[in-house]
Amino acid sequence: MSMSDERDARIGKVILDMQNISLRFGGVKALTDISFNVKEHEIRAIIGPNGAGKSSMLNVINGVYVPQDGGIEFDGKQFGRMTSRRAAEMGVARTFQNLALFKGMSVLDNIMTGRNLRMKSGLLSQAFRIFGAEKEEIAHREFVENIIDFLEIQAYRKTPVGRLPYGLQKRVDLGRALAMEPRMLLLDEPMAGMNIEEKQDMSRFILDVNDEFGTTIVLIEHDMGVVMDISDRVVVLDYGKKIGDGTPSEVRSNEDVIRAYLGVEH
Ligand SMILES: Nc1ncnc2c1ncn2[C@@H]1O[C@H](COP(=O)(O)OP(=O)(O)OP(=O)(O)O)[C@@H](O)[C@H]1O
Repeated sequence: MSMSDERDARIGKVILDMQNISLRFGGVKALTDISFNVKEHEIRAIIGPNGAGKSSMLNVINGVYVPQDGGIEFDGKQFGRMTSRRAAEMGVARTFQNLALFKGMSVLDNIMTGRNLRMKSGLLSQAFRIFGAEKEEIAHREFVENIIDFLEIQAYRKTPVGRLPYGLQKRVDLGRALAMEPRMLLLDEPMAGMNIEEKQDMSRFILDVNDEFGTTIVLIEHDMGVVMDISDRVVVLDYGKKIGDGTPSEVRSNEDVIRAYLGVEH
């Protein structure tokens, strides 16, 4: 079996179904009647020129924006509206284009913040805290140390994040999201502002997360090139409308997509 056959065999049922989503800000139509799905274990990219609606779509998926029309089905459950709390409970985590890290805190402590939701959840874990707070803390630390090893940032464990080069800060942000043990990871322009080597490293980590943890990944990006190599399927937005949807090679030969990208400076 080739690498891509192996990947195809792992991809499962539809886990996220976005149905006829429309979102307006006053008179601005950010998204118009957009439908697409994401399958389990898939790497799904949403691409498009500036202002196409990519960030808006990501914010609809994780419940930050509520669309005026449309529905969302996650893991077989239908939601008229998603809330950020519900998205988090369903196992959706995200990274941010403008990093949401505590610059003065160490790499280790920043990634620990990703464990907070887990530590606070449930009565059982509260009981656990009364009887074995230390044990729980140790278990979380171990989990975080494993992420640090996985992302190859051991050398910077104690370094304040603000002192690291941008590419490494993006990796720490990925680590923080991974600490939530997400079922679905939303990556907001994970390669923006990176040099070629940093982009290659980030691509490899995204593929490794997907392979080793089976995490479903939805990423947005406006640079078409970098995502084509790592994505299973790609949705293309332009002016809030869906103009293409398919494998990277299908999307690359789509006339509307070529026109949208040729017509706009990047
Ligand atoms: N909170 C908001 N209030 C008003 N208009 C908004 C808001 N968020 C987005 N928009 C508008 O919606 C449209 C889509 O924007 P969005 O940020 O989703 O695009 P994008 O594809 O992510 O762009 P970029 O690649 O530049 O980040 C744009 O016209 C934008 O100005």
